[in-house]
Amino acid sequence: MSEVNEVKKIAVIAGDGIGPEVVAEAEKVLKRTEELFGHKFETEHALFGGIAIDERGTPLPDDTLAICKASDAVLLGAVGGPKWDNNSKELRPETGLLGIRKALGLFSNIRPAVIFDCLKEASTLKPEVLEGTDLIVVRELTGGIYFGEKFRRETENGQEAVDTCVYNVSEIERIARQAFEIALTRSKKLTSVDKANVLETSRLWRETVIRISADYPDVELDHVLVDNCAMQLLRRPSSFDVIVTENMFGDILSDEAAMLTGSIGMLSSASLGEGSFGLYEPVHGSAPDIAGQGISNPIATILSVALMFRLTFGYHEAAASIERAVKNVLDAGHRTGDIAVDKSSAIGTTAMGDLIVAAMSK
Ligand SMILES: NC(=O)c1ccc[n+]([C@@H]2O[C@H](COP(=O)([O-])OP(=O)(O)OC[C@H]3O[C@@H](n4cnc5c(N)ncnc54)[C@H](O)[C@@H]3O)[C@@H](O)[C@H]2O)c1
Ligand SMILES: CC(C)[C@H](C(=O)O)[C@@H](O)C(=O)O
Ligand SMILES: [Mg+2]
Repeated sequence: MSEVNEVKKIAVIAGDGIGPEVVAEAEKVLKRTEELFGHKFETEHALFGGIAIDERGTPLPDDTLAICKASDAVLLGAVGGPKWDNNSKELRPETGLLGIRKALGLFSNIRPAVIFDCLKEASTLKPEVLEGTDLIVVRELTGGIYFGEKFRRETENGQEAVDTCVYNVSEIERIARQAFEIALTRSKKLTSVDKANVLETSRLWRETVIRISADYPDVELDHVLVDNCAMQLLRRPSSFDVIVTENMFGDILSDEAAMLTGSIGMLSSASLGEGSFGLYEPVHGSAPDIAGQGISNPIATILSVALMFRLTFGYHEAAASIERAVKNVLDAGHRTGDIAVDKSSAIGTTAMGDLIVAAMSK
């Protein structure tokens, strides 16, 4: 357990689009935590993504990676946007994102879909369908089709593009173990999602998860094909607790799960490796359509700070304080546009951040 007065180093990467807006609110939460709980944070800002391409000619400058490696945790906003969409592969912000995950060994991406009762009205699902829903997507983050060989080639039928999906046993084992461990701390139910009726990587995935399950006899394991899972998430979301799945399926299913909470602006995430180090970021992207307007929802990023406190620092009281503050502010009826039923009463990013900071207590 961490000492209260130990200084924790946090690399802060605002990124592009709404990234800087939402990260600024999360930094206010860090400051308030210092005042309330006596924890000490040393933050260092680093360039990453599109802004790093513009200023340094690469999405992931060496010094940014060095700052992250010298830190206890990373707080990230979001990267990307239309300005860089036509860049070459090496000069896309997304390449930097995949690069930082790989370089930091962050193979496990935890994405909790937390349903706040008062936001059920903002969800596209009926409240009775959402009843009892509380799930976590555990997404494998450094393998699969994202990282397999990719190239283009000329054929007699014109250009052909190839993306390869590769998984080895140890990559599947380590994410499976993480997911079983998480399931043990919750309702001891794990759903492994794959496409084992078609994909060889999914067959290896399923075989491996079944083999690892022998070490976790208390966890009830089931297997759901990804297409069915996408449907069941909307039909009976409360039947899921922990979902473990490969990289791309996890990317897609977690955005879908976001809509159970009311908005992608509510979904936090933790990316972890073997140790306590973690990268914490909202699940959403840089939202170019609303960037610069001050209307983005900072809650996903603020809840990512709570995850950082719990999973990397062991600051459970401070994490609970953030989660309580978010709940109280929402219960009091405050909404950013994405979660507001009456859009005319929506408040902005800064106002939401300020309300949450003001609601934090010991
Ligand atoms: N981790 C990341 O940095 C990350 C994640 C996803 C997408 N991206 C990148 O972001 C860019 C935009 O991608 P996209 O439009 O497909 O996805 P997005 O998540 O940025 O936006 C999707 C929709 O959700 C809304 N939205 C997202 N976050 C919100 C918030 N906090 N508050 C209110 N509304 C919010 C947006 O306005 C948009 O309508 C792309 O370049 C993409 O590659 C980055
Ligand atoms: C931007 C993109 C590379 C990224 C991913 O697919 O992992 C994003 O969608 C996410 O969910 O963090
Ligand atoms: Mg995504």
